[in-house]
Amino acid sequence: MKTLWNTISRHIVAPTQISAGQVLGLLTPFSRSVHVRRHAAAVIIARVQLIAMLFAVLVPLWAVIDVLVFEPAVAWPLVALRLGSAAVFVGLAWPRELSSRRPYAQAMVMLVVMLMVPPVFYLASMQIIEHSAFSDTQRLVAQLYAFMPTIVLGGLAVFPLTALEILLLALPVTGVAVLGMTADGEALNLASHGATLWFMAMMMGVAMFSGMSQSHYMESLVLKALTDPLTGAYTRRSGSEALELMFRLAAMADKPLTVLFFDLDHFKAINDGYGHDAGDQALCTFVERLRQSLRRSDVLVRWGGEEFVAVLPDMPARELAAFLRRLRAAGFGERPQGGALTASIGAAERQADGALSWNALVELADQRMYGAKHGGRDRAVLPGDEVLSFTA
Ligand SMILES: Nc1nc2c(ncn2[C@@H]2O[C@H](COP(=O)(O)OP(=O)(O)OP(=O)(O)O)[C@@H](O)[C@H]2O)c(=O)[nH]1
Repeated sequence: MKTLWNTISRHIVAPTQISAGQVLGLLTPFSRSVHVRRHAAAVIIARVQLIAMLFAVLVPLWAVIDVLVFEPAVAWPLVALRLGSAAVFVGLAWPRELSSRRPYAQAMVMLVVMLMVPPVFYLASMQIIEHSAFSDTQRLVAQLYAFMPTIVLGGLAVFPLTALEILLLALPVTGVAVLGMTADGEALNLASHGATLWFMAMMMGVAMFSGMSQSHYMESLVLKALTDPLTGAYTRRSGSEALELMFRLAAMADKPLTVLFFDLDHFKAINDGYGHDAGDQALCTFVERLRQSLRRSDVLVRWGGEEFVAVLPDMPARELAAFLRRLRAAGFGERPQGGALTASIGAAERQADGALSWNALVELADQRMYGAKHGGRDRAVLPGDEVLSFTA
């Protein structure tokens, strides 16, 4: 079974290998890291703007067909509808900065607005065309309008979205299509609507597959660019960006934000006594162990050689001592000569320390880490300079 999955994932799903856990992560957006969300937001906005720019030109151009095919009483309201739609597309295509606070929400709002224009156009155009006497050409144009919701579902395939997002975005579009199908009082029925609904479901499936594989590809590239190749922790540069954003969000919502500064104790002795590879291995084990105790929303950064910073949103200062005791009890790995690998830890919390910037928070945690180091190592110094010694 495992071999079969590996074959499918390597040869069919993605050449970068994908685990079952990663597939689950692609079903909903909740496990995406701050960086991946930001990058996904930038990609979504760029694509919305490109498509909107294209439609801002094409939609009014099609007015020529309306004027040629329909009588003025139908054609002019359609032209007005086109101009309204084009105005929305121009608004979407207008150059804008990526929001520094909520880039993903900004991307989603723009996407929803763009996606809803064609279905709304379709519903409104139905009302306008409804009472018109139909020639063959008029019927053809009206049928083309009826395809709009389906085209929108297919269009979702160009965005790096998760399965749940595609489903949620597809719901209102499908709802509008059903409204259109039943507008003349006719109930939904298999014979006349089944094929269209089936086609829409197929389009949604294609969009899900494409969105998930794009998301996976994007995530692996983003993580590769932002993480330290040895330990997989964020690099100092990408970690600082995440910290800046997390600090801003915590300050806006007036929520706690804790920074832990770790410096491994007597690390040089491992390198000197057992070689650089043993040192590397100890660093990897340290990160692995730490990750097991951190939550998905926490961010782990390799600040320097054997210095790490963990950023913990929603961790109030009063819970820190118990958390750090659990962390130390779970262990940071073993030294090659035996005995526990230990760290000196400095902790700072936004609210308890009254920190006004993320730099100030890190600086404070760094100073406290030095306090822990000089106090005898294998200990933590917490806000209020409370010392937590782990030595028995
Ligand atoms: N193996 C390995 N060693 C590294 C890496 N980055 C930094 N180091 C080493 O980490 C050591 C840090 O040692 P020091 O800062 O002098 O301190 P220490 O021995 O940990 O002692 P204290 O911090 O005072 O407890 C240096 O020997 C660096 O060469 C790395 O990526 N791999």
